[in-house]
Amino acid sequence: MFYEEEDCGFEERLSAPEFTSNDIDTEYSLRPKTLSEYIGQEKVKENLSIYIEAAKARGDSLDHVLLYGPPGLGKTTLSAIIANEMNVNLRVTSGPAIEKPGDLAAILTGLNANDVLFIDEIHRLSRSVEEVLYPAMEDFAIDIVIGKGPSARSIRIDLPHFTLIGATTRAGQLTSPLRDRFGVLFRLELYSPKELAEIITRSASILEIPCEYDGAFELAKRSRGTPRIANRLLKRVRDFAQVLGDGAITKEIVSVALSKLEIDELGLDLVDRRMLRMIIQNYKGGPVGLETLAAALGEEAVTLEDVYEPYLMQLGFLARTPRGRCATPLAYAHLGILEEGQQLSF
Ligand SMILES: Nc1ncnc2c1ncn2[C@@H]1O[C@H](COP(=O)(O)OP(=O)(O)OP(=O)(O)O)[C@@H](O)[C@H]1O
Repeated sequence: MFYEEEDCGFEERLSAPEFTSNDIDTEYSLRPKTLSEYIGQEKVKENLSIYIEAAKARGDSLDHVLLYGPPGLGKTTLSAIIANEMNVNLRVTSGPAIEKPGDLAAILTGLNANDVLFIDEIHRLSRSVEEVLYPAMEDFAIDIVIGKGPSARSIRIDLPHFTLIGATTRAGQLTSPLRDRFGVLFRLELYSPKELAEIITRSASILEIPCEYDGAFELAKRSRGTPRIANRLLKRVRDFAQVLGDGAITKEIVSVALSKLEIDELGLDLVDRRMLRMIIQNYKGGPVGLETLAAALGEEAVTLEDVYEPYLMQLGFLARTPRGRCATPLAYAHLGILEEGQQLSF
């Protein structure tokens, strides 16, 4: 065996950025409702507030917006904020949930003027559904075919002006006709520890958990730049704080709790360390192709690409090269593994 750590099922990962059933109870209450409550993503907020103000002054809908970036960074939250700031309704759906063109037509014809339609995972829309979106986005109309065979005819139904907000983790997978119809494209970035500490402090106050700033910052450093993970870890650490301490989130409690949860001081868990170790020990540090690595780890290539890699790359532990993935000297140092030819110095 080349790695000493136990296998860790993906579903059990506390530090997975995707939504899980554990997030249900607090995800809604912790969502900021206005742009001013939304922490971080300063550039996005700055531009968005101008676009919103201008659209409101014109009495028109906001241009269609594409939000892209890794999971758990606040795409759904931001779309709800946009609807709230525009004083319109929000309708939420997702690419895989819209199976047939008729499903989308039913949603679109039910919208009121200037409403926001949020489609999560928009890259997963089928081609036939996507084709309904083109005229809807461009001309605020849909074409419906009535009848069959030679007597079939197409009629155009006008729609109210609306804003489509598409969210995706993979902007590259969007077809260009769809991508080109978005007037505004925003890339959401991983959050800095300082921003996450602010998010944790805010969440702790909503959940009425006493939280010292040092504790919030320590938790922030281990949350992989992702608010959803930060909020989830806060809830887990609260249990440790109640049982092992006086209920307050302190730096010491965070360290004890996260070492028990096997999340290290940079937020890496067993799966991340296993991936790096595999590149280093099985493939001499790389390059190794994504598909090969995914097969060796028993994960989907897209999961590695969307979920694990962004944070490892942000830490500078992983490099994507044209020939495959490479572990960097920083990764060797973090795992305490010597690079080939490197000597121990005493
Ligand atoms: N900028 C922020 N400020 C405060 N809290 C935030 C921020 N961004 C996200 N959150 C919190 O993180 C949680 C996850 O956010 P959200 O569901 O919007 O992420 P997402 O990017 O839509 O994720 P998904 O990948 O599931 O689409 C929410 O509960 C929200 O409270």
